[in-house]
Amino acid sequence: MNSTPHQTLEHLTTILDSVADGVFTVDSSMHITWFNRSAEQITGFTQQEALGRPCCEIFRSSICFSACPVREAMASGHSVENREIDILNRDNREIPISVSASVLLDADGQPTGGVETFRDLSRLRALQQEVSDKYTFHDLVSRNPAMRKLFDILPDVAASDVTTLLQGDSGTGKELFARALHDLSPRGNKPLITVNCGALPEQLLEAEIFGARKGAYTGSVEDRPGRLAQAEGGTLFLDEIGDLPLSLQVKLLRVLENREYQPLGAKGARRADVRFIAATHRHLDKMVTAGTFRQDLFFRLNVVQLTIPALRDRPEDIPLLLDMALDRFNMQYGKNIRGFEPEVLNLLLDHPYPGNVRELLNIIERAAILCRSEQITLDLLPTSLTLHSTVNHRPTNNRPDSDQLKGMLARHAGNRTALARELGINRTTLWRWLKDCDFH
Ligand SMILES: Nc1ncnc2c1ncn2[C@@H]1O[C@H](COP(=O)(O)OP(=O)(O)OP(=O)(O)O)[C@@H](O)[C@H]1O
Repeated sequence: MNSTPHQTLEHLTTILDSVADGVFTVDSSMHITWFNRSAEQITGFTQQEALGRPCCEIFRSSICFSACPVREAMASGHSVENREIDILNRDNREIPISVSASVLLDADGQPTGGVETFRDLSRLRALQQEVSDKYTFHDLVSRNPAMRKLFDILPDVAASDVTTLLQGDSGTGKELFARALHDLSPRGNKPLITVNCGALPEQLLEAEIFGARKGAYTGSVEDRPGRLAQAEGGTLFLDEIGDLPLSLQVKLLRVLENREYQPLGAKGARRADVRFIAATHRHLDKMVTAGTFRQDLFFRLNVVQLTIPALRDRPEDIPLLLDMALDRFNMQYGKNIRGFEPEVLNLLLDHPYPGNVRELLNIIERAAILCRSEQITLDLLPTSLTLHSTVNHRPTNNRPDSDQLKGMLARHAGNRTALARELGINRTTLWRWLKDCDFH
């Protein structure tokens, strides 16, 4: 028996009312003609209130008049998918939603209006926020145990005013650590001044750090305050301390020991009330043995040493950093990139990042600038990455199941490097496999 149009409509209403997504339709003048139960729940407006009203009065989103997805779908004839926007609900509360929109056609293929489906992202956003708050410490993102230990001791180290040496490969975040140490210290409201000890020739570097009287060296036409003077009351961050020439190492030692220094060409000594933080990617102890770094200075600097692990040793941070990078560059470049193609994500998760976090950020920044869709695709990655990737090509059907993996790990007494070697995969891939079976 054929159903009547009335029965069909009732059937359709029942179906649409049972879906978790909000669904509404509009006619060609953007007035609401259909509004399902989830749409009522998400927006707070009842169907009665919504029907017949212009949809911008019910949705009140930031893009209603500039980039309405329904209008866009009606104008182009193409669907708009998963665009993330904020709407104001009936109580004027901002609700993040993901919307998709399509054009509605009549039997002759003529547009008669549009349909929009939308999903409430509040819970997802709250969870994301929770995760990001949990793993963020003064702009530093990490879930790696060694890094978390550093975050734990940072407030005490900061409070102590003690000279601190930050050791770690280039791009691991030494400067961010220095900033966190300064901000958390009692000197936090005074200046944090940075000197890059590898950036200048010896004499200029001396003037840069200690200052110089007019005429102290060729081209110095007026008195010049050094970075030490600028940092008075605050913190001096000596970046790339391993590059400091031996002659300046003596001068720096004097400041560290007596809090006194002499600007270039000046007669008397000046006093410095400054906290020192130094950073290097070099192994200063080896330089001491080689005679290129003074042992006494090394001891003075090394009162507290914080060693920041390379990114390849904390693969669990890569997904967090990728998320952070997307948020940062979406905001910076006004983009709406939601994620990565699966192949791209695999590549990014498996890349060894010799340039550490800086390299990761550079890769994502470049891709974000070039990206014209909502996903980062393979063509947006630098070819050096796609050509020389260490992505593991082990067929997935050779992948052990969760119990096998746990058994193998136990056999290696928890040594992941040894297990990765046995499996012929790199540590990042192993980390992902273990994560897939909830084994961290
Ligand atoms: N854990 C982290 N969380 C978030 N951002 C990070 C983290 N580590 C580093 N970054 C970012 O990576 C970039 C490089 O970090 P930073 O300049 O602090 O590294 P560095 O170790 O001082 O490098 P270099 O030795 O080359 O001076 C910066 O943009 C920084 O904000």
